[in-house]
Amino acid sequence: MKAAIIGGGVIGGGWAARFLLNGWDVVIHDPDPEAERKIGEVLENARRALPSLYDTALPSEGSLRFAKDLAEACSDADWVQESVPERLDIKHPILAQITELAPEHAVIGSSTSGFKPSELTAKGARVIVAHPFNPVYLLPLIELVGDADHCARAATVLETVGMYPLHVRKEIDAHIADRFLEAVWREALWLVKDGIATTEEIDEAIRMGFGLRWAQMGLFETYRVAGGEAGMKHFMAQFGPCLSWPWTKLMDVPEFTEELVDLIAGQSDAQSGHMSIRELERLRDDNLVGIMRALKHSGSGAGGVVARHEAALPRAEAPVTLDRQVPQAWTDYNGHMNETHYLEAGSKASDRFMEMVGADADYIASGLSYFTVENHVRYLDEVHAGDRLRAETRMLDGAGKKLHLFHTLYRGDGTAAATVESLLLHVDLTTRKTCLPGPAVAEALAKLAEAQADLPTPEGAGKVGR
Ligand SMILES: NC(=O)C1=CN([C@@H]2O[C@H](COP(=O)(O)OP(=O)(O)OC[C@H]3O[C@@H](n4cnc5c(N)ncnc54)[C@H](O)[C@@H]3O)[C@@H](O)[C@H]2O)C=CC1
Ligand SMILES: C[N+](C)(C)CC(=O)CC(=O)[O-]
Repeated sequence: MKAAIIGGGVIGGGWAARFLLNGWDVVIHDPDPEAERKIGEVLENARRALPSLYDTALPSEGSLRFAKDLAEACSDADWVQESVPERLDIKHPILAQITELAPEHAVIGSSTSGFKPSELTAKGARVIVAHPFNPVYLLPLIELVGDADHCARAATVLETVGMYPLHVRKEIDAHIADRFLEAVWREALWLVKDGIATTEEIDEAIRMGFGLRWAQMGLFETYRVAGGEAGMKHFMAQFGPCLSWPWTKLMDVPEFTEELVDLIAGQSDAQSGHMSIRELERLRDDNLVGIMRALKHSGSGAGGVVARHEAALPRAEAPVTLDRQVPQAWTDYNGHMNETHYLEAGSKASDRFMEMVGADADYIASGLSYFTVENHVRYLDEVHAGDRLRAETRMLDGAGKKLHLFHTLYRGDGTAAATVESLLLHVDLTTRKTCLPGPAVAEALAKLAEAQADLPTPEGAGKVGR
């Protein structure tokens, strides 16, 4: 699949990374002579962040090219994404050309934050709004607005690259989410202008409180809970009247005088000027990955999108029981993967091995499982953030209640980085006592034992010390 990215700035760069890291070939057209450098830096951050959301490998990265003109960029494209500056006089001629040049089947999306599809198509272009959120390579939301069939085709594609298409049924300036962002932004500008709060105090007011809530339950579910046992009706009865009190100044926009711009920019420099934009992006990305990984456990919000996308990715197949990238969060003060995560990788490999022999989620739900009773890790070589990590598993014994596994962890370059030897016992989850495995699992283990009978014991098995 091929994506053409027209305009490779903040948002075009993010789109390019999203497609590329999901295995698409990407061609970028941007007249800025600095575009290649800027995209390279965005990609570097994206490669460090996006795979860290997943416990399985993403598809191999696609190819990246820069095209000198729109014709070269659009030819053979399956998706063309326009991300040029937010001005109709720039967008209109570009969208007209894209419509001429792109294949009939291609989705043509515009990243516009505020223009309605009827404004974009006014001169005959075939385009829908596909409005992303920064960083596009991590945040799943895409607001789709416009022709229903075109949006439906776009939605199908977006899901394959781990995104969450939200169909905005009725066109409106600034779609759905930017209406909120604008409201909050206006109110914040007033608070600074009126000397009530600094940019830093406003940011603390968001991130120490309601910002945390919104990532997992949104607005209405959060307020339902805030209504106590009586729920939403009580919440509305209690807080409805304040909507007509002078709590907000939303109807009014402060003028961007030089004085106000200097005040806000000066406070922002004092707050965050000690870090470069790329450093701030990396900090933001690491935090987002941590939050989204936490949400993945409960399947809430953006974490549910990651979990569903991960479930659709190809699984490791025997003898490979783990294939993933090492996330930043697994590294420590020594600049390499911390010891605990070698065991985590071994544990995930055991889980996959169990699935492969039929001790899967349904089997566990039926009341039978394995418990690990002993592990032995040998650390053989360093592993770094971003390294591909693969485990191959040998069963040393699968008779009776015992399951004795030997995992070898390999880096992407084929170097053995560790071995994790694990002894598991089969248990009845009701009595919490050991018991024999069910017949299907016992048979799968017996077949594997027979197939492996002539293999030599792996080097390092049963060994203490290196
Ligand atoms: N920055 C943000 O937070 C978000 C922006 N958007 C939307 O994305 C679009 C792009 O915004 P940004 O990436 O922020 O702007 P940007 O200024 O970072 O990037 C725009 C890029 O378009 C290029 N460009 C200008 N004329 C061009 C042409 N004729 N052909 C190809 N490329 C051309 C520029 O060289 C620049 O690299 C806008 O419509 C904006 O509303 C959407 C979501 C968030
Ligand atoms: C400021 N903005 C209107 C360009 C923001 C967006 O469109 C979405 C985002 O990423 O916040």
